[in-house]
Amino acid sequence: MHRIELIGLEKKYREKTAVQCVDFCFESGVYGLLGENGAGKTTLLRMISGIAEPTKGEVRCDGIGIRRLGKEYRALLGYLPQEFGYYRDFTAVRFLRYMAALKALPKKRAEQKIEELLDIVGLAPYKKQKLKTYSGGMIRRLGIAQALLNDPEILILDEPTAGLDPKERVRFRNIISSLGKERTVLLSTHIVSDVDYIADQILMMKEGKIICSGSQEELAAAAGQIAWICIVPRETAEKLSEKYIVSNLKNRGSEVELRIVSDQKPAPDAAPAGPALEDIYLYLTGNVTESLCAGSAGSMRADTGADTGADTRGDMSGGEE
Ligand SMILES: Nc1ncnc2c1ncn2[C@@H]1O[C@H](COP(=O)(O)OP(=O)(O)OP(=O)(O)O)[C@@H](O)[C@H]1O
Repeated sequence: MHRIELIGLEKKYREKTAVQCVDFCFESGVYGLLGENGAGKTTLLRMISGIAEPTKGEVRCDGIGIRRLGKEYRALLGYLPQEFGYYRDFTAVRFLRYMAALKALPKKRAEQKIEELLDIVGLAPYKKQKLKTYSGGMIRRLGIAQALLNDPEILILDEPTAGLDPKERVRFRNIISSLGKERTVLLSTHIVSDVDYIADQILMMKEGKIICSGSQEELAAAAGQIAWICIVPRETAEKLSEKYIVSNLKNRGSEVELRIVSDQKPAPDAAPAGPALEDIYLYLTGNVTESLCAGSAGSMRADTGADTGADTRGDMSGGEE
């Protein structure tokens, strides 16, 4: 197990400070880095991977600066960037052989590893198909496989589930969970349910800073009573939505069930609910995205009289990318 320390990490791009004053220590397990688009997740992961140079501060592995460690550190790392390049006419096997050669893996070991990884990510039956025939989910799984070629002890995945359908997402989560048993996995996303299921530790990022971190239980305990459920008439629901953060909304006949994020009881009949990770995120960032607001208002206005199951939970952006 390795200890990765971020010490006073900062990254500026001209006037823009993408990451500021980040101090953190990663050990083993799955760490989920959660933040909206532009929060600084990719920049942080690129600095941890040694691809981007910090403007200030340092990344250390087991007490030594990663610049000093150089190759030794890179040998520990597996990295899946947000978008990774591949040749569309390559088959999966050919692509992985090519990546293994770039990573200077001995040929025999590479062949064994490629077979093993194709199995792990469920691509063995399609290994001879050209990549241009692969779905987005298959390509992401191939991305994980290439990141694992050198048996990395530290695996860094930038938005690995972007663009995946729900079934692929579940499959991906399971792969990542099992990988986290033996190594350090850092995974960034803006989709709460991704980290909800698999991360042992959660880091929430906003405007370049880590605004909180801990296990889900620790975050819930620190947040206190911030989630409420109430069933109210439509007009009341509209008023409450203007005043409070609504993390979920369901039409129930002529009434509306709201899940409200607030540290104060929002309505006389509101019942306390245990805070979900998404509630905590919304509470700390004050961040109901436009699409979430629009979705809520739209669902309320659509007076179908039925439970539409208008579920705004799970994706902070209301979309996947
Ligand atoms: N090369 C660059 N030059 C200038 N600004 C940049 C550069 N890279 C990132 N930024 C800015 O830094 C901020 C953080 O970007 P970053 O990509 O790290 O965020 P993110 O949380 O990963 O977002 P996303 O999920 O959209 O990738 C953003 O405002 C972005 O526009």
